[in-house]
Amino acid sequence: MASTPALRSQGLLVGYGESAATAVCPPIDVSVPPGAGLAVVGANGSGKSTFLRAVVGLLAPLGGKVEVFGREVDEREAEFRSAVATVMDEDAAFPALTVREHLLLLARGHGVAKASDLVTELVDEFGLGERQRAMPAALSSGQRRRMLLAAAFVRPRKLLVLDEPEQRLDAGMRDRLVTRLRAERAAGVTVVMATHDPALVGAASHALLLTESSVRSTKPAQALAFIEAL
Ligand SMILES: Nc1ncnc2c1ncn2[C@@H]1O[C@H](COP(=O)(O)OP(=O)(O)OP(=O)(O)O)[C@@H](O)[C@H]1O
Repeated sequence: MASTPALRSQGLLVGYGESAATAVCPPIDVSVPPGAGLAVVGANGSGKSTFLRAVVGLLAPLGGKVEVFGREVDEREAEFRSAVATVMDEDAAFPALTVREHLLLLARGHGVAKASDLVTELVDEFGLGERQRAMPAALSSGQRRRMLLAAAFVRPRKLLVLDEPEQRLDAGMRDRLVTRLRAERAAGVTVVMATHDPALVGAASHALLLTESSVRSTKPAQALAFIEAL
C-alpha cells in the first residue's frame, strides 16, 4: 500500500482576500511522498511564498484542501508543530538571547537529548562559531539567516518547509545547505522549498512550477530549464 503523502494539496487556492476569486495563482494539486524534495519554482510574485504559508498553516486556504501527513493543516496541533520545521521569509529570533541560547532553547523546548552537543555541531556547520555569543541584532543579515536555518535542524522534524533558503547566503554556505538537504532526505525527512537557486533545485526529486496562468507538477530538470529562462 502506498504510504500517506507528507504533503498533499487538492484544488488548493491561496491568497490574501476573502474569496476564491482573489487567489494569487490557479488551483494547486500536488502530492509529495515522505523523504522526497519538492522545489517550488516560479517568477517573482507567482505565489510560491503564499503556497508555503498555506502549507504551514499561516494562511487558511481560499478553496480546496491541504494535508500534511494525511491531516488537514492545523498549526495549533502539537503533533503538527513537532513534525514541521520552517524557515520562512521573516527574521524571527528572541531579541534578548544569544545565538547559542536561542538554539539551545529551541532544542530543549522540543525535548532533544544532548541539546548542547547538537547545538555545538550546528553552530559549526552553519559557520556561527565565532558569533554564537552575539545577540541577533548584532549579526549580519547572512549570519541571521544562518541562525534561522540552524534553528530548523536543532529540533525534531519530518517535514522541512523553506522559503528561498538561499537568500543572503554566500556560495560556500549554499553548498553546505545543499549537502544538508540531501542528508535530510536520506534520513527520511521531506523537504518543500521555494527557490530560485539551481543547486537547490538539484537537491529536489519533484518540482512544482507556478505561473500566472498555470500550476504544473514536473521534474527538477524542467524546473531548472524554467529558472534559466527567467
Ligand atoms: N501580505 C500580502 N497581502 C496581499 N498580497 C500579498 C501579500 N504577500 C504577497 N502578496 C501578493 O501575492 C502574490 C504572490 O506573492 P508571493 O510572495 O507568494 O510570490 P513569490 O512567488 O513568493 O515571489 P518572490 O519570488 O518574489 O518571493 C503577489 O502578487 C504579491 O504581491
